[in-house]
Amino acid sequence: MPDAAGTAPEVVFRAEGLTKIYDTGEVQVHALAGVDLALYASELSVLLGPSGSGKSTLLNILGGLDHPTGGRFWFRDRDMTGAGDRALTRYRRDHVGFVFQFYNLVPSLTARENVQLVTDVARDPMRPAEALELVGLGHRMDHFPAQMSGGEQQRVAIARAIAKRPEVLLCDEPTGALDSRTGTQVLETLRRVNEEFGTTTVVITHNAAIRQMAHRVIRFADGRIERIEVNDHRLAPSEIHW
Ligand SMILES: Nc1ncnc2c1ncn2[C@@H]1O[C@H](COP(=O)(O)OP(=O)(O)OP(=O)(O)O)[C@@H](O)[C@H]1O
Repeated sequence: MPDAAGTAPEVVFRAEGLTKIYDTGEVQVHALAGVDLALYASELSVLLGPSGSGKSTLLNILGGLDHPTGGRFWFRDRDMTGAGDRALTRYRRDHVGFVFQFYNLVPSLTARENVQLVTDVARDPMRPAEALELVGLGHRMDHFPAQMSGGEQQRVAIARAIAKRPEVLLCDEPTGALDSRTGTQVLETLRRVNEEFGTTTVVITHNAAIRQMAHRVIRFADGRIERIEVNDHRLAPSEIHW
């Protein structure tokens, strides 16, 4: 869809007929059954759908954590379909930030040191302190994960994900372990990153109310995209009630 200036938005991810079959020996699970999709630069998309419908599988493939069984997908103009493990590792390191439901912080390291694990190996990182200030934790940099609430730990995980200035931020149930108040703070952080840096963001959630903050809402069912909606009017996380 062209924007107000009439320019077509840049496509960041494109998938055509993407399939994923998990073969466990006894049964074959068709996790993705032919997904066609385009995701656009600087948009925040929310992926909704029942448990087992293929959301995480798609996110993992887009993020280079897993290989599709069939179909094709592109990151910008780069065909990622047959990329090997080394190419996927480089792709993840250079372009993708991940946020998961459980924050995966190293318990023996402070917030600053957790972020530093990434900035030490990134090409053009922010300073760890800058990333933590961005998520509102400038005053907690020297605290350990056990000294922080779940929402604060998730914001450290977001700081870690954005400190390398990734083009895309992929979030799998980022508020799944949080109560609504801390969940709202985490979503507010994601919205800020999306708006201030133009980071293309994808958020998987079971919480349908969160769709109201998205530019684009993608509904999954049985390994396929059932429907895509574009929001004309978006709400701030603080205006969303669940
Ligand atoms: N490593 C695996 N081996 C075998 N089957 C798998 C594997 N990973 C996922 N699956 C199966 O693939 C299907 C899709 O799973 P996926 O995790 O993508 O769904 P989801 O929509 O993200 O679910 P949820 O909302 O519960 O996280 C499910 O039936 C799941 O059991």
